[in-house]
Amino acid sequence: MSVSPDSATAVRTVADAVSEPLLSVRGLRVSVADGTEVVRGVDLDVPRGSAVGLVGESGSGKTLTCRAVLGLLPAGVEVTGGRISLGDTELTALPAARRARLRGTHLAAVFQDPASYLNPSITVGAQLAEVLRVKVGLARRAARERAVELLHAMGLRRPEHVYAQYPFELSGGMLQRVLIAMAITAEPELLIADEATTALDVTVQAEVLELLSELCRDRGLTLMVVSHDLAVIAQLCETVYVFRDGAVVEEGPTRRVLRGPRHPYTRELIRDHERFGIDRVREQGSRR
Ligand SMILES: Nc1ncnc2c1ncn2[C@@H]1O[C@H](COP(=O)(O)OP(=O)(O)OP(=O)(O)O)[C@@H](O)[C@H]1O
Repeated sequence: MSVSPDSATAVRTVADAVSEPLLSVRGLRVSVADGTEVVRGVDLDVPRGSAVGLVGESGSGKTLTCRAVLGLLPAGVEVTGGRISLGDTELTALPAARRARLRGTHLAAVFQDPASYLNPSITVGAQLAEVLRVKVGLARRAARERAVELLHAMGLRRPEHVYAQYPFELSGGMLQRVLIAMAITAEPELLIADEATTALDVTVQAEVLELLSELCRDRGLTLMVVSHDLAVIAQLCETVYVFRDGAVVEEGPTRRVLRGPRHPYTRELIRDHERFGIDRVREQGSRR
């Protein structure tokens, strides 16, 4: 069969679009108020529809890298170099107001302590419906219906009942599911999960990780996952970046990195996990 030049071009264009990373970070540098550089030239790619993990010791720059992507750095902390692109949009070149509009609609995040992101005196359903009104533009009644649907889709049983509950009435795992629902209301392309399951007990953590995995698989959501726990990264991510002291010391397919770490620090990290049951980590890694 012959392929006309036009269709060949079309095929190339589609293939290029698929293979281009959704998120591309190049030479990212972040400095804190006293001028100390805490992210020192990070490069990373997150392919569309994939899950990429950032792992490394406390203070290695994982969170500030994510916050730089979100455009949500703490006061006094700033990007001092590099480029961050989401698809064709160079985020680092956008004014703050445009970046704020992209949060929720194009990229979103969930963090460790879900309760602190909710208003304790408003029911979780009303807060979710509010996000649907503001970010998606739904009318009051449609927002309520969609909120209940989303709570159900997040694996919450009796979603109408959950809708009417206050944050203090829900467990940590349930609250994190509500926060994930809020994060994906406007169908962002990229979801950043920064230690999102760290505070949960092991069984609930596994269930929330499964939910994130399903969202990736069924809705084509792209995930960037930060965790100090290799087992979490191994369960979710095809690719892992190992951070140390503000830089990436190793990257690669999770399975390869776990089975054949090349950098001494990665080997040390895996040895540390050994004390907590590396079999759990390796077993997960073998599925990726
Ligand atoms: N608001 C801030 N002001 C000053 N220094 C900060 C601030 N936030 C983070 N840092 C410093 O920047 C460095 C990187 O922090 P970051 O939170 O990105 O690390 P991390 O790898 O996510 O660690 P953790 O797992 O503990 O969250 C650390 O040395 C930290 O102390």
